[in-house]
Amino acid sequence: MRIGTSNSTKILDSACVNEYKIPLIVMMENAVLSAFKHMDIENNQRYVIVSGVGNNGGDGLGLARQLTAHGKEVEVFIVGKIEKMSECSKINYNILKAMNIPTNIVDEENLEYLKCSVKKSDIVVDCIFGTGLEREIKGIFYNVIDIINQNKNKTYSIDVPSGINATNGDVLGICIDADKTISFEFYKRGFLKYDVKQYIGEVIVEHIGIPEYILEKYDDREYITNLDLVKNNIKEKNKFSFKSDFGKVALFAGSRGFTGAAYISTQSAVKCGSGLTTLVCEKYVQDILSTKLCEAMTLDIQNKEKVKKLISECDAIGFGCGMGDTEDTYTKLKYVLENSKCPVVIDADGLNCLKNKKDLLEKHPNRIIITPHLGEMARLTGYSISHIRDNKVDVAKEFAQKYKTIVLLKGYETVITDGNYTYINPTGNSSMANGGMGDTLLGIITSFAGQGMTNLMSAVCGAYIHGYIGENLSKDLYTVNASDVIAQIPFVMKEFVK
Ligand SMILES: NC(=O)C1=CN([C@@H]2O[C@H](COP(=O)(O)OP(=O)(O)OC[C@H]3O[C@@H](n4cnc5c(N)ncnc54)[C@H](OP(=O)(O)O)[C@@H]3O)[C@@H](O)[C@H]2O)[C@@H](O)CC1
Ligand SMILES: Nc1ncnc2c1ncn2[C@@H]1O[C@H](COP(=O)(O)OP(=O)(O)O)[C@@H](O)[C@H]1O
Ligand SMILES: [K+]
Repeated sequence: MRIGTSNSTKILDSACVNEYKIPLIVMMENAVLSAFKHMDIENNQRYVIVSGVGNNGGDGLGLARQLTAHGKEVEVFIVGKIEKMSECSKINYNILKAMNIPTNIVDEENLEYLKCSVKKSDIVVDCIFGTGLEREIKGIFYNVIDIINQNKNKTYSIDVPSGINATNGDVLGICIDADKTISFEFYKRGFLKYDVKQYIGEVIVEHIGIPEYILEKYDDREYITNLDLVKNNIKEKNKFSFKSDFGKVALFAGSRGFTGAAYISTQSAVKCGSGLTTLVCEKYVQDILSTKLCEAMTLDIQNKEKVKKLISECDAIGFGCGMGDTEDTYTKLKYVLENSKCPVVIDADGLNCLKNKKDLLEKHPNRIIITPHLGEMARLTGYSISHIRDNKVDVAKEFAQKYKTIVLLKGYETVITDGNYTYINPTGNSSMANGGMGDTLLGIITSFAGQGMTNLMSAVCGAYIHGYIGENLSKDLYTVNASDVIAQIPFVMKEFVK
């Protein structure tokens, strides 16, 4: 699903109207009809349409006509100066007048009447502001939104809940509290902002008749990952496959007291179907885990000759889980990067040891995937956690462009980007927020990279499957642990490969 901004809408509209000669009223009617599908007319009878005087308002006036045509009781309230009404909205407004559909121009005197109508309605349709809102909401607009929020039964917002800046997610003074948002063509970038989730309700993105090749041409290259994309990347195991077809991977992980991280990241790679998996670790860790790991091999990291040979032959390497934020970890990472050519996935202490030595990343462009959570990203970039949380996409893209790495910024709606294309992961939930989850993800991504997925798709698909499993398990488990996720990996991959 594409992500877009107010600007995307403007560019697309003008391209359609000027380049492809599609009159805006045609696009508006397409918007009306696509929104109409989600008005739940089978269960509701009384609709109050509250329209602004821009094109978002025009959508509402067209909806009023369609709902009337389907036998619904419709009352329209218009807020804003009629003389400012946009051309397309005026067309729909004149039709309503000609059809004697009751339309009220909201002013201080009839706010009480609006309140009564809202109270009696089954559904309020919010068409006050869409992508055109860019400044603080005041005065009668504020009062109208407040009355709706306080008295509604249900509110469905068209395109954007009125009050949200569609591009950056800022709430401009007040915002409609929507049960459902029917948005056109794009999932609006502003919806990604954490604080906005409380307003947008269930989001449905509908097309409004713009051909794919036009959307492609004006694309912001930002998407919500969908299942089909992931399924297309999971390789069918055909009967002529050899171990080598599924990659040779190494995991550098673990230290005294952190043997779990080594086990989890290694076992995740095994369960994802890597052909050959080797854990490279301290002897202390090796002695413990060689009894616990079965399919994976283990190698003492001090065995320089064998380590050098292994990493020179690897299809992918995972590095950092539980290794300790030490100079020694940095030295090992530097050695691995300088003595291998394959993709390297760096997590946890592999990232922490880089905080003042990011130039190492620049020496190995287009082969590294980093998987920081907000705290690790803050240490890497120097930004505060709150700044990163509110600007996840921009911070991740900036870092990816600067260091030519893939950035997977973990958390709610994980961001994955190579600096050019950006994917937001929709799966996963807070049941996964516990130690070891990141180690699992590292093992999955390393395995996928070793199996031949591109680095970007390894991260996108890894995040999706990791969250998909976590989400499904959380239906029965209060907390989802790494070992729960690892056990499910082969089942979900089988489901995806069908
Ligand atoms: N391709 C598509 O997706 C299509 C999109 N379509 C629809 O068009 C919508 C975008 O329409 P839009 O550009 O007319 O802007 P919209 O959101 O209606 O608001 C602008 C109006 O609000 C006013 N206003 C703004 N801020 C204000 C404030 N704080 N306080 C008070 N007033 C304020 C502003 O007045 P002004 O700023 O000029 O003073 C202007 O009058 C989009 O969301 C979608 O629903 C479809 O119909 C067709 C295809
Ligand atoms: N609220 C949440 N919603 C969705 N996914 C989450 C949420 N919190 C954490 N996660 C996921 O759980 C995993 C936690 O990983 P991480 O923070 O690295 O934990 P650890 O470092 O302890 O292993 C990440 O993949 C992250 O995306
Ligand atoms: K709206």
